[in-house]
Amino acid sequence: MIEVSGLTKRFGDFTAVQELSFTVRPGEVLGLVGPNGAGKTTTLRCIAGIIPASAGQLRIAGHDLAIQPIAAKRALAFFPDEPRLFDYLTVRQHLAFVARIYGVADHAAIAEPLLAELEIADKANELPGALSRGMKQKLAIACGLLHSPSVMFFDEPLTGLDPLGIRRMKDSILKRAAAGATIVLSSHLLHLLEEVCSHVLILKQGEKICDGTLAEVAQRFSNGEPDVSLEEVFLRATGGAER
Ligand SMILES: Nc1ncnc2c1ncn2[C@@H]1O[C@H](COP(=O)(O)OP(=O)(O)OP(=O)(O)O)[C@@H](O)[C@H]1O
Repeated sequence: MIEVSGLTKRFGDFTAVQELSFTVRPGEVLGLVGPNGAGKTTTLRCIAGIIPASAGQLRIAGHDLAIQPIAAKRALAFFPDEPRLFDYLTVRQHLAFVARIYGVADHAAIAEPLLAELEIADKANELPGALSRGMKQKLAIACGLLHSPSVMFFDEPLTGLDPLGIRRMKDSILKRAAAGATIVLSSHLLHLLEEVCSHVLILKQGEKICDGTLAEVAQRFSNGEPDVSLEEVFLRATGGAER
């Protein structure tokens, strides 16, 4: 469960996110969409506890991020769009290192199936320098899933993956949501979001324009037309303008 109430993030005089509130329940996948600079990454970084919020209350799996940051962070995983890896640790050593940080016992029993699921098992003894961009992303995902988080944040998870990789990533997200995970992901790939997300939140200039199930949001911007795509909804909701 993710409960965000009145999230505001300022950088100096600039307000990147303004009074944002939303809830995501177990089994739901929320797509965070908005034009460039709308505040998607800032929102994800705040609710993952990577940067402090300027105001607002954030609860992750029942833990207040400001009061119980360790318990909240134990429950979550954040997957950035540009994974940062250790140049001199192999794929397998990355997983061993992350397992020790999170206190995951018998990590090999979890790591090996993850490497197989993400199709990088044959790279287990390689350094990041020998991996493609998509493989690096998969390694970062394996590291994030190792402690079995119940709450997951993905920032542009489909960028850099090949078509099969995108299909597998979508299946993997849906599988984890079906198993009860609570998931938020940001992406500009709206047609792909439509296949993965149960809910959507549209942000513009740091403020929420609307949120709800895909059907609710589509209904709101449908102008009475049937089967309006998320792309069309997005363009209508944001005025097609970039910030
Ligand atoms: N560390 C920072 N210092 C100052 N301003 C920042 C900082 N991080 C983000 N911003 C500003 O906050 C606003 C929101 O940025 P953010 O990266 O959250 O947008 P986004 O919706 O993820 O955009 P994109 O779709 O381009 O990735 C932008 O105007 C950005 O310049």
